[in-house]
Amino acid sequence: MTHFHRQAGTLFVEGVSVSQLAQQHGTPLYVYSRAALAEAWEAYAAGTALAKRHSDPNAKVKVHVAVKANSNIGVLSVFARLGAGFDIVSAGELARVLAAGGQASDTVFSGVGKSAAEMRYALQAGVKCFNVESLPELERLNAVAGELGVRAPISLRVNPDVNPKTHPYISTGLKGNKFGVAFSEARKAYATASKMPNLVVHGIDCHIGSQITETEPYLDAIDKVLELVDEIESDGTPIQHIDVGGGLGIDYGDGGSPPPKTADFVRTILDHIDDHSTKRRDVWFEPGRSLLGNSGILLTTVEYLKPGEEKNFAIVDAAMNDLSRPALYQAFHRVEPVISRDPDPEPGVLARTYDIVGPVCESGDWLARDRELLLAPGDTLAVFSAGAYGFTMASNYNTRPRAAELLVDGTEAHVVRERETVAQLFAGERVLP
Ligand SMILES: Cc1ncc(COP(=O)(O)O)c(C=O)c1O
Ligand SMILES: N[C@@H](CCCC[NH3+])C(=O)O
Repeated sequence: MTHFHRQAGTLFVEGVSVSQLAQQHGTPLYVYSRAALAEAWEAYAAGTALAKRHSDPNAKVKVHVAVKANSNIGVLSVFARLGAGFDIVSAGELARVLAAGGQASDTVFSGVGKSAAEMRYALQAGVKCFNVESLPELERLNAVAGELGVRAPISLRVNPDVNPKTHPYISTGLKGNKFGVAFSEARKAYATASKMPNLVVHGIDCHIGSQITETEPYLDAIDKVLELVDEIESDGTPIQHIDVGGGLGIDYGDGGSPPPKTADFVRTILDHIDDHSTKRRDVWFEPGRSLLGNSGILLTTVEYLKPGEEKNFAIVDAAMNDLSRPALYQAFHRVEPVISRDPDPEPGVLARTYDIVGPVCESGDWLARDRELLLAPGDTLAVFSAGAYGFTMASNYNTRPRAAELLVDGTEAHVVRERETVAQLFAGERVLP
């Protein structure tokens, strides 16, 4: 995380002092680094350049940024300018991609519950492919495309039933998960899809989960998918691309086994696919966390220190409504003061083991637990690895306005989203006449 570094004990994002950002813009505040986004993006290109297929002009690789991880249009515009495609799961996310300068023709529409209205919007915009997750969805898409007089490009998201060895809430490719078409039914589903007049079969898709730190579950899933592709093609339906989904994990600094480097991961996946047969198909990725997670931090200020008999609490101004991952998944996020303190406590400074908690009225409202910190009220803390599934999962619980978002580019900090006001939170509501 070299774009987040310390100079004389003060945290910087690229060339900008984080402490100054907190003073100027207030907290809670999300801060992203453009250079970190670009570096994470380049790692996918580097992996592609290392793969055997690199010299083959017929074998393309396309990376679609999973918008659910971070849908800020300033952030998406960075990826759009880098030539990214996008992976969306709602009409709202498509609207964001378009507002950010992304192309519908480079956008893949995933998700288990697409409404007819969303399909219509995406077809009219001209999305590249629908990742269809069930037979009823195939039928609905065929009908909606028919009404519009177009043919919808599709792949089926198949569920390969492999264990990604991640948190149960974020594993998606097991039989018991709601996602994808069951593997045993996939061949038949392709036969059905290929006969539907308003659909064009393009490829195949699978996404086995998120925060995956080993390559092996991917290779297992890919082996199953490739066997299926052979069967589907022998039934007369050509498969032009294989979408291997997203899911590559990041190092949250919790001492757990770190994920493979992105470039090594990409190369391994591509070579594994290409070792299977001489036929070259396009390969698509849908990463979110590995592009965004370590490209952003959440800044928060200590409101009160509350030493207790069993626990010491540092009550901060960010809460589970700003960053819900700890409350939802017991997720670990590294927390550090923005300005490091001298190890000798000054008067009023307490060196203790703290739980960092927010103001929301829930015992589950915590950001970090049992952290040895030297803190005083008014200190600003940085919560690391908050660039993915941070702001996008924020809510207004307890009528808390959502934080502002900044994007640092060298020595400049751009406000890419203003802090919400309380008035905005009840705009559109009515009192009884
Ligand atoms: C269909 C799909 N694609 C891509 C992603 C992005 O996953 P990640 O952020 O783990 O890379 C997700 C989220 O798990 C997803 O559901
Ligand atoms: N929201 C999860 C990831 C879910 C991935 C979406 N399919 C997280 O914060 O880790």
